[in-house]
Amino acid sequence: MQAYEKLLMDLLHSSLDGYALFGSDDRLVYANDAFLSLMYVFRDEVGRLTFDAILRRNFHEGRAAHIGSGDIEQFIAYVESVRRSKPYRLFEVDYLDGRWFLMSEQTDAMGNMLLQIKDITKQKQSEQHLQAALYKYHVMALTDELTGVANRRAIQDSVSAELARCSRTGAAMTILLVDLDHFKRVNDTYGHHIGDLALKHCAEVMKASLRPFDMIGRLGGEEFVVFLGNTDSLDAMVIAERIRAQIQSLPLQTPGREIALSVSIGVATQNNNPTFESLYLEADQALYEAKSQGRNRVTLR
Ligand SMILES: Nc1nc2c(ncn2[C@@H]2O[C@H](COP(=O)(O)OP(=O)(O)OP(=O)(O)O)[C@@H](O)[C@H]2O)c(=O)[nH]1
Repeated sequence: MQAYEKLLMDLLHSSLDGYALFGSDDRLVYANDAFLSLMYVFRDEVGRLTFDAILRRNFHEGRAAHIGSGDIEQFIAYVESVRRSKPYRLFEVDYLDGRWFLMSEQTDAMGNMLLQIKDITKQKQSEQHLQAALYKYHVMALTDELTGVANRRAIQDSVSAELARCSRTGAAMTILLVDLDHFKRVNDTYGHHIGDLALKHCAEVMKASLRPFDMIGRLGGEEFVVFLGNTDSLDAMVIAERIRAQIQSLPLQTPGREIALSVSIGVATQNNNPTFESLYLEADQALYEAKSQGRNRVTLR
């Protein structure tokens, strides 16, 4: 053997990445120390164990790869169907102990296979942290910070998308514009902090009064919009009245006192309202009527 070939073999043998050679009968014929350790194989088993046998033993010992289905024979059947299906395969494997590995299989024309295993746990963890952070920022960008309901932009986009869908399918949809009555008084009498609690409380009561597929958003200040898909104005009036009655009957509980709250609600359906803005304006006119007729009521335009 040439000197550089011996050097290469020495480096391969002591590499931190796992390297193994499987014969065309899938028997392990060479493994470096890292591979033995990562696949839980003893040195004197090299030459005897097949890849299937290694997988099966690790599964029964509760170590190495995480097998989602929990069915080792089904997993081995899958592995056999993809192994050697291409000259080169690259895939990620997660271990039961939380580590992640990038594995490559390189197969020659005779079916001999070089398997390489690289620990990518650190990269995977930073990828997962990044994804979690992206998800968090995505949610934050669409959420009203105080009440946790959708913010103006999110509800506006959802309503616009639903309006487009309804105009294609002819389905009914309705929005409710819900505005706390005399909210300035709550702030002036009890302070801004209690005002904030009142807004949160109303959002909670509304959420509890809605169906899972309804949406609620805060447009700003003390104004909320509720989006009711597949709902005509008659059904929407029933839901709006339920919200109004619930808020009236569930005062805000603060230490030492109960604070009575009420809302006025303007209702508008999508008939002749092709955009969020036109639907909103109609609901706003209905809300204005509810306010001028004495508040704590529901009005349909
Ligand atoms: N606590 C709190 N108050 C807010 C917030 N946003 C807006 N407000 C207050 O909400 C109040 C709204 O007052 P108005 O628009 O006069 O309405 P109102 O007193 O509810 O009267 P009507 O709507 O006519 O019944 C103002 O005092 C705002 O300062 C908020 O995030 N938190």
